[in-house]
Amino acid sequence: MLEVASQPLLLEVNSVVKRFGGVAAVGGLTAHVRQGSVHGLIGPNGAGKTTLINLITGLLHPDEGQIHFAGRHLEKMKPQQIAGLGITRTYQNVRLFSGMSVLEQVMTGCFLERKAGLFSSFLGLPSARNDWKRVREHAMHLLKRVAMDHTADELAETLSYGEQRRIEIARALGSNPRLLLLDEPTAGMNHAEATAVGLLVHELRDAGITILMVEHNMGLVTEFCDSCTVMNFGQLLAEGDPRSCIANPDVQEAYFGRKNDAERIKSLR
Ligand SMILES: Nc1ncnc2c1ncn2[C@@H]1O[C@H](COP(=O)(O)OP(=O)(O)OP(=O)(O)O)[C@@H](O)[C@H]1O
Repeated sequence: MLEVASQPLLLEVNSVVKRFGGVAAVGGLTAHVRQGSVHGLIGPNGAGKTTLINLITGLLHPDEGQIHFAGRHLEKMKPQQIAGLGITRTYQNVRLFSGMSVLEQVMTGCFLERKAGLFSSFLGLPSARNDWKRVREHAMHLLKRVAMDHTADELAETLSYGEQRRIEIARALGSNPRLLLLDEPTAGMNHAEATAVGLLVHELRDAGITILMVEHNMGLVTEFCDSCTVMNFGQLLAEGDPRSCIANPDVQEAYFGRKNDAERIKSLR
């Protein structure tokens, strides 16, 4: 397990608030992600995890508070500016393009590899052809990295859910991120597929990418995360070592209810 406490902070969320009408989806949250770590973001349904990911990536802007990434303020930036700083994400529901091959899907994420302008692409000049070759090679390399290169020419929608999620990760790697946000990367997977994603996440971390992942499977959180933040009703419930967080009585109560609730429900049967 990585000694995360000694790593510098890469992402700092300070007293962030995001309201939707009368609901504070994120209600004054402070959280920290250290460089080079796999950081789990956990909490019951509706705790505000996806809203936080949307705030970090600029799809939403906070009503209050600050978000710092490598010393830069993100809270007023547009999604493309934030992507340019080295933050990319995957979504809770797979968002691949229909009718595109696996390789083409990954090529769409490699926008930083493109050097030729629209004019040379339109005229099919050598610079545009070299550009295309470079992007294709980079995408193929990323597919190898997620062990999906054998599917390069297949239509993405014909693949299993687990395989499609790996392709989404490859696409997100296309812009060489420093911070990769994974929103429930193992949703709908069996144990073997989920463990394979955990191992992939460790490989990416060991290659220097910091990972923030929303995960509901506590076994995976304790096995693969170096640290975690637990949210409930938009607020911080616990932060730190995954085992201690999950053992925290407040976290247990948020997930499973109070002990006497269980007794009370039993007595009603
Ligand atoms: N765009 C929106 N408009 C209105 N309310 C929203 C919006 N997005 C989220 N919410 C509300 O904010 C709260 C937090 O939702 P969010 O999706 O962030 O939780 P979550 O922890 O990701 O949940 P889950 O684990 O079920 O995905 C919920 O009450 C949700 O209904």
